[in-house]
Amino acid sequence: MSSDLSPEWEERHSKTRGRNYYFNRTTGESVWEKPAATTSDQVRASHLLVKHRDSRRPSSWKTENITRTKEEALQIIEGYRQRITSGETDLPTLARTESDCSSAKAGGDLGTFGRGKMQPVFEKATFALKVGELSQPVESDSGIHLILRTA
Ligand SMILES: O=C(N[C@H](Cc1nc2ccccc2[nH]1)C(=O)O)c1cc2ccccc2s1
Repeated sequence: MSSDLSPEWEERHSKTRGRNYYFNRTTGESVWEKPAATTSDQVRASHLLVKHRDSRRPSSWKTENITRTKEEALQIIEGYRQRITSGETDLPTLARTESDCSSAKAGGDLGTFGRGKMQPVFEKATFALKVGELSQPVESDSGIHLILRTA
């Protein structure tokens, strides 16, 4: 069953009317009725994950026992983000050698997914991105991610 709301729509609350409405972050349109879900409620993304010692599973194809701190992981991710935004490299290239996710071998590609499949913080960050946009560092139970929305 495809999910309820296409990624470009978000549900908001109107205090003046005391009810929810729907805001389209792409067009800026607001409507009272929930927009019909379409097949476009699937997104595709690639990511680069840097795990740390408090990650849900502090181990990866790259490092059997990950001991870096969360702060160190954030510094590393910020360095990668700089290198991507400067144009020195791109996320799939960097993910292939540096990501602590098993998707590294696919350049970080996670394929397409709808709401309810990925950790909520990761899903929310991905659905908020425009296609082609690179996220700021995103912290999940798995570690710290850079996310590139690709579709
Ligand atoms: O959960 C996965 N891998 C975990 C790390 C991880 N945690 C994530 C949380 C959200 C999105 C991607 C994530 N990857 C691991 O290797 O410890 C996935 C790997 C792959 C590979 C291909 C497609 C989807 C997925 S989801």
